[in-house]
Amino acid sequence: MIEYTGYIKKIRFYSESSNYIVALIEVEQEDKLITMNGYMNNFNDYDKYLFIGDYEIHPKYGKQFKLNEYRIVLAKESDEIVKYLSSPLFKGIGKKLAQQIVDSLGEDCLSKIKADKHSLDFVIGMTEKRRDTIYDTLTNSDYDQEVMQFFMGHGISLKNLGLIQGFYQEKTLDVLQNNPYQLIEDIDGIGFKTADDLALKIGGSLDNPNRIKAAIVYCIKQYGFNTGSTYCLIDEIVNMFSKIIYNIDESVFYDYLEELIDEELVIKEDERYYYHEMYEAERNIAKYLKARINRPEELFDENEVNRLLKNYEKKQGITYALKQKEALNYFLKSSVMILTGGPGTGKTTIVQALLKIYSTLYPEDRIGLVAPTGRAAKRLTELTGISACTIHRLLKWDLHSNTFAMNKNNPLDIDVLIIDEFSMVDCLLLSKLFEAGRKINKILFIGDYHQLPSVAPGNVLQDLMEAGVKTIELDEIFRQAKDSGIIQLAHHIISNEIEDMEIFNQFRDINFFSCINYDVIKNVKTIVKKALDEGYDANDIQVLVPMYQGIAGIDALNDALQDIFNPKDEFIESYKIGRIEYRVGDKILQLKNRPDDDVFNGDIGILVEICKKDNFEYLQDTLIVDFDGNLVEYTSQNFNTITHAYCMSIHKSQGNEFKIVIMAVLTDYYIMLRRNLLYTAITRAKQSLFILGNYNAFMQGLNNYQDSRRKTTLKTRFESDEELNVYDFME
Ligand SMILES: Nc1ncnc2c1ncn2[C@@H]1O[C@H](COP(=O)(O)OP(=O)(O)OP(=O)(O)O)[C@@H](O)[C@H]1O
Repeated sequence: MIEYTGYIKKIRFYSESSNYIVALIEVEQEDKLITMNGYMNNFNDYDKYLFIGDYEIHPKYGKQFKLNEYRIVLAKESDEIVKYLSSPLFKGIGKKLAQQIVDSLGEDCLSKIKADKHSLDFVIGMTEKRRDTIYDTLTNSDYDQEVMQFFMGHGISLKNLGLIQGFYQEKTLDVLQNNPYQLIEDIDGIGFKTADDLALKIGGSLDNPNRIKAAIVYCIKQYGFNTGSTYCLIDEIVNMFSKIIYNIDESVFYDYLEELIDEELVIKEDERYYYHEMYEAERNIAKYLKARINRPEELFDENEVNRLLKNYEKKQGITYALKQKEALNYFLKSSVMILTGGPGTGKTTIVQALLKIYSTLYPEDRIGLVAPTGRAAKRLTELTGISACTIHRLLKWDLHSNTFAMNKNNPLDIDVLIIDEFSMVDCLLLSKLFEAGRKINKILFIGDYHQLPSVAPGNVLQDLMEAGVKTIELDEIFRQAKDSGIIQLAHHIISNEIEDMEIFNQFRDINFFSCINYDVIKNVKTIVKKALDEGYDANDIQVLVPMYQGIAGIDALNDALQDIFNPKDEFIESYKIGRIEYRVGDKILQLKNRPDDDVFNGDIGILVEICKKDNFEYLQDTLIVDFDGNLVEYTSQNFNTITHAYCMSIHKSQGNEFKIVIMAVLTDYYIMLRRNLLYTAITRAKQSLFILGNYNAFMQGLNNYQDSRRKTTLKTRFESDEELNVYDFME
């Protein structure tokens, strides 16, 4: 092994996602620059490094120094130290102060500071803040080094290092050494396979109890996420388990499952197995709502309400339908209700009136308005004139710790809660909302149960309706809405009235083009070009398909559409992440919730800037995306949370609306085609709908709704006589 000490001079290549670097280094031991390749994390050109490695002959590039291990070494020479301390690594420290430090403390100043930060106290120009910055930067970098050594020493890829250290901080090594399987629980994006690889590399054994137990829990949870069910049966666990753990005796599996049940991490009820959180979530929801449903009705001044209603009717220039009035009355007198109905049945219209009337009657009451996605919350704000937010935001969710600051001990200070797009809300999130909601007196759920259920487990809206939560279903399509073929089509789907293709000829705003999968891209491009010519833009036009792969999948369509919406141009900056080339001006889809930055799964933005690492303002390559005025930065740590949005999955489009929707329905997507999926896609369109593909596939999808029920037990919880601990849930 050869050891060199020196600096990184020039970076020839660097992959943010894998931390692979090819660089020229300047070292004390040689008088020429050396080409080095290997893996480095968080490097910079101010730190002095010890590079350990050997020469190898690269088949294409010739002789290169292959880095095996590296660590930061403290600069020893006075001018090196000044350069280092005044580098951007130490924010707010200039050359002058750096020189003062060396002059006062000598050339071993860095070790002195690390041993005692107060050694800086007597340096001229030092403040408490600067002192702490210097000390923290020096000691954090020590710990970073140690963690990196640990990764490299065990041959673990540095790929997930940022993610892991970001979460555990100074506890990283503790967790890695004691129970790496904890990563699955704590870090979004690390599954059993990654944690297991890591555990085995650091010497974990194949029959380690933590390993087997983590695998069982993982199977139960994963089954829930794959199917949307809140529990699973034993065969389903065994089936998944046998695919990830081999050579384990069946009796061992059952012993550990039993242990997990004893520890109450897994709950067994009759033949059903639940991950404990899911079990508790269902129970919480039922308990919370039961405590409210059984409350006596509230009295209100009916004459005053009628007077206000008449005024409001006048203002809106309409007469409310009987069911709309019923919804208003029920909302005023009861604690919990569901308002449902297909598109154009006047849900928004009556909610607008209901909010106005309620706040006139009870001006003191605080109303919380929420929706599951950022876009849906924004639309709700626009429609009601009252500021709405996402549920995650209301609960002050913290991404890193995956905890909610608003909770049982720190409840929400609101009296009335209104949740829109409720079909998208899953079991766990609703339970968290209720945990923080003991001061809430009145809840209104608004949603269309014909739409897709939540991505995460649960079938909450339908379950609550079936459990007997008072539901008002609006079913009259109003005149304005009747002009829309899209709304009519949606209602024909609800009432099972589509028998043949004829329906598509009746409406001007719906077009069905029969074509095979190979022609989808060509046809989509033709429609998009025409819409652009007519003055629509990328925000107005949305292509929706259910699958990522294939010749008419999301990936292929996004590539083709990027060339139309934002073609390659030597003057437009671009940046490659994996197989995707991003260009300034691209339409971007957010794939994960990031509450700190107020951007949520399903939000759509525009890529406005690509900033290459300059070691000064940008310590890493950074993409900046504009979400309706909210500028959000992305670096290699979260590049995987965005993708192109020209085409997106129907699931991701939930809660969004677009002027023009182009959807493909092909036999290729056979397993995905279900009525609620097609219905959700169709109802995203506000002005024009284009369906491309195969008519039989479309019809098959519409008829596919019987078997799609998720396995849940929320409804059963309402039937149980479990004693209510009312104080848990009410003030
Ligand atoms: N009582 C009524 N009389 C006449 N028109 C009405 C009445 N209620 C609602 N409308 C009109 O019907 C149309 C659809 O109403 P609204 O937007 O409230 O429906 P929605 O159920 O919220 O639809 P979506 O689910 O698509 O948002 C609107 O143009 C609205 O003005």
